Amino acid sequence: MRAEGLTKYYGRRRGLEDLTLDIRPGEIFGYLGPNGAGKTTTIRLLLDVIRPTRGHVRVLGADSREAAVRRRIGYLPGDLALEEREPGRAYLQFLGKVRGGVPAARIDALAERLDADLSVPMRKLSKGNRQKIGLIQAFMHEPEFLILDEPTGGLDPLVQQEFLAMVREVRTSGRTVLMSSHVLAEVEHVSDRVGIVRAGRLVAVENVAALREKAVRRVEFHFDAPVPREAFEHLPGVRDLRVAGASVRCTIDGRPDPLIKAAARFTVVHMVSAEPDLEEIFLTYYSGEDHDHDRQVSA
Ligand SMILES: Nc1ncnc2c1ncn2[C@@H]1O[C@H](COP(=O)(O)OP(=O)(O)OP(=O)(O)O)[C@@H](O)[C@H]1O
Repeated sequence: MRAEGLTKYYGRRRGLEDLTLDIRPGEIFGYLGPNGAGKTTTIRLLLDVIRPTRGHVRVLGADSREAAVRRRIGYLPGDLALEEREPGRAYLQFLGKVRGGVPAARIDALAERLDADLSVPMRKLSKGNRQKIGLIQAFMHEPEFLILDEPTGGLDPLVQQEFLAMVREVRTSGRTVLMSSHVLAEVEHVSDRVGIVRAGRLVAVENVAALREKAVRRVEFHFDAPVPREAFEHLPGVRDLRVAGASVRCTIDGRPDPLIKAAARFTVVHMVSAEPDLEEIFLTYYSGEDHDHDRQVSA
C-alpha cells in the first residue's frame, strides 16, 4: 500500500491531511490514534469507499479504484452491524460464493478457533460474537492484504490471543495486515511498525521495538519498609521521582534496567508498570522528526 499526499476533507472538516505512507508486503502495520484522528477515513480511502480531496493511493500495486483489487483485500469495518436474522454460517457461505468460493471447512475451522457460534441469528449475538463473524469474513478468502478497523473491540482475552495468532500466521504466509486501534497495547505485540495519527496527520512511523524503548512509562514500587530517596535519584531515564515512605513512583524513559537494579537492593512487595498511553507517546513524537521515509516495494 502506498499513499501519497492523501487528503480528505468532509466539507470544511478535516478527515485526513497529506498522508504519505508505505506499508510493505508481509508486514503487520499498527495504525494508532485517538477517536476522530482519521484512521477510519484512511481505511475508507484505501478501499475506495470515499474519494480523496487530494493525493492518491495504490493498493497491492494497483489503483484502489480497480474493482479486481477489492477481492484481494479482507476488510473488517469498525462499525460492523450484522443485524440480520440470518445465522452466521449462511451469511459467510453467501459471502464466500461472492468472493469466488471459500471451502466450508475453512469457515468452520476459523469459527472453531474464535469460538464463534454460526447457528444463531446474527442479530441475537453479543457485540463480541458478531465481531468474530466479522473477523471470519475478513480472513476466510485468504486475502493478500487484511485491513482491520479496531478488530479487538469486544473480544475476550483468550479470543484476542487467538486472533493475534491468526494475524501472525498471515504475516508468516507473506501477506500484509493493517490494523487500527486507539490502544497501543492491542497492536504492539504483533505489529512490526506502528504509525501514529493525530488530528488528521501522521505524526510518527516507528518500529515497535524502537517505540517501546523510547516510550515513557509510569512505574511504581512498594517495599516492605521505607526506602531512602537517594537510592533512586539520578538514575538514567528516571523522572518525576516521588518517594513516600515505602513506595516509589516515577516515570522512566528508555530501559528500566537501572531502576530495577536500584529497587532490587530493597524488598519489593508489589510493582506496577503502566503501559505508556498514546498521549505520552505523542509527546515523545510531537515534533514528527522520526518519520520513516524509506521507499520500498508496497503491499
Ligand atoms: N462522513 C463524515 N462527515 C463529516 N465528518 C466526518 C465524516 N467521517 C469522519 N469525519 C470527521 O473526520 C475526522 C476523522 O474521523 P475518523 O472517523 O477517520 O477518525 P478515527 O480515527 O477513525 O476515529 P474513531 O476511532 O472514532 O472511528 C473526525 O473529525 C470526524 O468527525
